[in-house]
Amino acid sequence: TGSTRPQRLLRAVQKKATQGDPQSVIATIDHFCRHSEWAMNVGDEKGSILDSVVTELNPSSALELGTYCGYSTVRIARLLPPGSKLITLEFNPAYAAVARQVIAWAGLNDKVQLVEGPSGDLIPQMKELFGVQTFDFVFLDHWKDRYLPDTKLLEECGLLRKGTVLLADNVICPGTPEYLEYIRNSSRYESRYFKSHLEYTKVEDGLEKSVFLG
Ligand SMILES: O=C(NC/C=C/[C@H]1O[C@@H](n2cnc3cncnc32)[C@H](O)[C@@H]1O)c1cc([N+](=O)[O-])cc(O)c1O
Ligand SMILES: [Mg+2]
Repeated sequence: TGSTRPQRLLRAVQKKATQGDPQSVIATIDHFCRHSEWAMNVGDEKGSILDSVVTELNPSSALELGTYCGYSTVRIARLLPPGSKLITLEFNPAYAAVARQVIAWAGLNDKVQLVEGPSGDLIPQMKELFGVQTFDFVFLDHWKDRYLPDTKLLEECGLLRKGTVLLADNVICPGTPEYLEYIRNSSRYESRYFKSHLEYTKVEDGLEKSVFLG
């Protein structure tokens, strides 16, 4: 039984990236995905848009749905001010194991809490388990048919506040039609589309930034 792609991605990080240097972990993963094996990380082009949204917001509490190998986890956590916390949810144990090591290699363990399990079960437990009041920022990058149900769940659980920003990856490719339809037509959100490209390709994709109005 050979290695998996996430394991090969992790090996590249441990071989080429500087420990404690998030930027070198990001650069190593982007190089690996461009020149060795494509992987479904948000990537460098959309990643720059993610960076600008996080930097502008300067969130104290952030949530990521779908950790995968931890690439966007590292991108977000490296920008968080001291004392802030990024909770990232991942239900695949093999992916979670790789992500933990990528996050550790970047030296970001104190800013990240990776929780293994399905978002649908974990979101209702956020307050009691992790003492979360509300999230300032949510990055959606998990199964595309989970974006809408999980957004509604975040609303119902009182985890969004006036001004919370939701940033959704892949709203064009693979696409999240039900989520887009809901969020763009809801009077409770102000949305904007950031045109970009699918990671490491020339295919169109983009991020939808939505502010919860309360
Ligand atoms: O399919 C894509 N992403 C799905 C990502 C899924 C990741 O989130 C986890 N997950 C899923 N529901 C979950 C619920 N709870 C917790 N983790 C969960 C999965 O275990 C996986 O680690 C994708 C596909 C392409 N593409 O070009 O094909 C490009 C992209 O940028 C993508 O993000
Ligand atoms: Mg994605």
